[in-house]
Amino acid sequence: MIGNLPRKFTEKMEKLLGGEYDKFMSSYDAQRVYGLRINRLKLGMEEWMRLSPFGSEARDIPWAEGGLYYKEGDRPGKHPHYHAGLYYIQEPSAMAPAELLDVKPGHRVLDLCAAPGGKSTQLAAKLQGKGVLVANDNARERTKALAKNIELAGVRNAVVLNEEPASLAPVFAEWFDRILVDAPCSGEGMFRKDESMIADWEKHSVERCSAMQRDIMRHAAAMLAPGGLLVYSTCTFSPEENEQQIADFLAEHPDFSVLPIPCRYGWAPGRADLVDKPSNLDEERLRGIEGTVRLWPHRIEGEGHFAALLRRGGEADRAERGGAIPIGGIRAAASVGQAERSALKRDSGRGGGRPNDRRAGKISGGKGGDGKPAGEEDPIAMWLRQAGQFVAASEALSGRMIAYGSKVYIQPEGLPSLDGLRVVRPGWYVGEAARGRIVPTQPLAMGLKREEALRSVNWSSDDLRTLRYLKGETLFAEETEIQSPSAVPAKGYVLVCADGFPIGWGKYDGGMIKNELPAGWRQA
Ligand SMILES: C[S@@+](CC[C@H](N)C(=O)[O-])C[C@H]1O[C@@H](n2cnc3c(N)ncnc32)[C@H](O)[C@@H]1O
Repeated sequence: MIGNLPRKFTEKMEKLLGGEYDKFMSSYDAQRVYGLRINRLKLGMEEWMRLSPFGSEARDIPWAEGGLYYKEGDRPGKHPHYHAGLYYIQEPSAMAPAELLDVKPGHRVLDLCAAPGGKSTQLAAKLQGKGVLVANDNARERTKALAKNIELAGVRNAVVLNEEPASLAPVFAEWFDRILVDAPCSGEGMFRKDESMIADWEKHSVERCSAMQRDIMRHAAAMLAPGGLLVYSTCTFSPEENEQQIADFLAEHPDFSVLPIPCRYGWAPGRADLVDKPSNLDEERLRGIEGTVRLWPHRIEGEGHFAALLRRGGEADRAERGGAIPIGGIRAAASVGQAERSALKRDSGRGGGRPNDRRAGKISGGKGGDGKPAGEEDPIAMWLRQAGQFVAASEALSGRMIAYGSKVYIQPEGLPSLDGLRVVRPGWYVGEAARGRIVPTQPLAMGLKREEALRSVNWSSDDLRTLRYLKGETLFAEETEIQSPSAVPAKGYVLVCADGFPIGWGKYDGGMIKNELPAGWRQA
């Protein structure tokens, strides 16, 4: 591996590291480490340890809540618990930035460069379903994986956008309490994990990345509320993309300051000595850059990273003032705008229908459905009448409902209008109207708790039926296995669970469960 490293890179690192250079280089021949993070939206560490076949041997990642090192042969991506969204497989150092952001339930959080969503799912777990997560990435293809990972994790309060930061800034001016800028970078810290990054390194020159980062940070700053926090992170070693980026940002934004990050866990302080000092940055603010952190692969069990925690001056943030965020606040209903409609249209691949939105009322039980063909009836009205056929706990699903075409979403309250933005998911995608009936979606299944479904069936994760369900097969089940309140007939939509956690829908009729798992969610 060492032989593949570009000479220009090794020379630069030798200059940067001095006496530590040899140790750094030998880290390239060391075994890389593997990490996963327990999804705290779904379960706690103890429960996972009890359920998981590799739980007992996993070791804590000291800087990440729910973060664990696992062994190479464990293959957690193949286990049904992965398909139940119980954890996210994530490089250990990559868990640090979201931890530093101090996200609390009720915050408005922006993950500006979010795909494929590792940090978004981490931030969502910290919100615990309260407040708003806006997850954005400017690469359209990558937002597909982002949306899926958010849905797999069972996040109910996220919006997924596909925008340039410049387009978001006027819509969300000073709106967020917390912003993560996990910036596109030259990726020097990932050479060991992924050798293909070496080839990219020449293409994504440090200069080009620095210019992108500066632009992204400028717009991020405009979206942060006074008193809010911003974490800037990269997975590269180059000072131009790290300390220098922060120095230039501070020089341009006098209302921001660095909050020092304690150097625990083997983390190293940022290097103010590497900065080419901007003329309008005073010495004290320059020295503050030592409060940023570098994660070096020869000092910790993880790949290379950099992180800076910045605070915008002004009042204390909303959560500290007593959680005065209008999560459940009344917002006048407004129709979905033209640009939002066309983005959703592109995303869904189908047109037609009438955009609409409204606050959800209580979902009624009973049979519902009047047999009218789709398109003749408002999908939200259909949802309200029919959701009781598969969801038991209607109050858990209250919120602002939006329909686009045949799709029904529940959006977190209090968002500004998304008119004019490319919207991938305007909220939690819960249902789709088809031939006069509402079909419950996979994201609805993943966001529910077992007891919130009207009917459920639960198999152990090592039951062959769980594996066959994940492959898309039709299955047999005794009526006694279908759990529901006593008056509810077994026939109908059933939430299929593994070890008590949803993995998708099935339709029960006469001893058979028809598999409703969408093709893209099946195990290969
Ligand atoms: C380091 S990756 C993000 C990884 C992600 N935070 C995670 O934890 O899964 C950087 C991302 O920035 C996105 N990106 C690049 N330029 C951008 C821009 N101008 N605005 C928003 N996102 C951008 C890239 O598409 C890429 O997905």
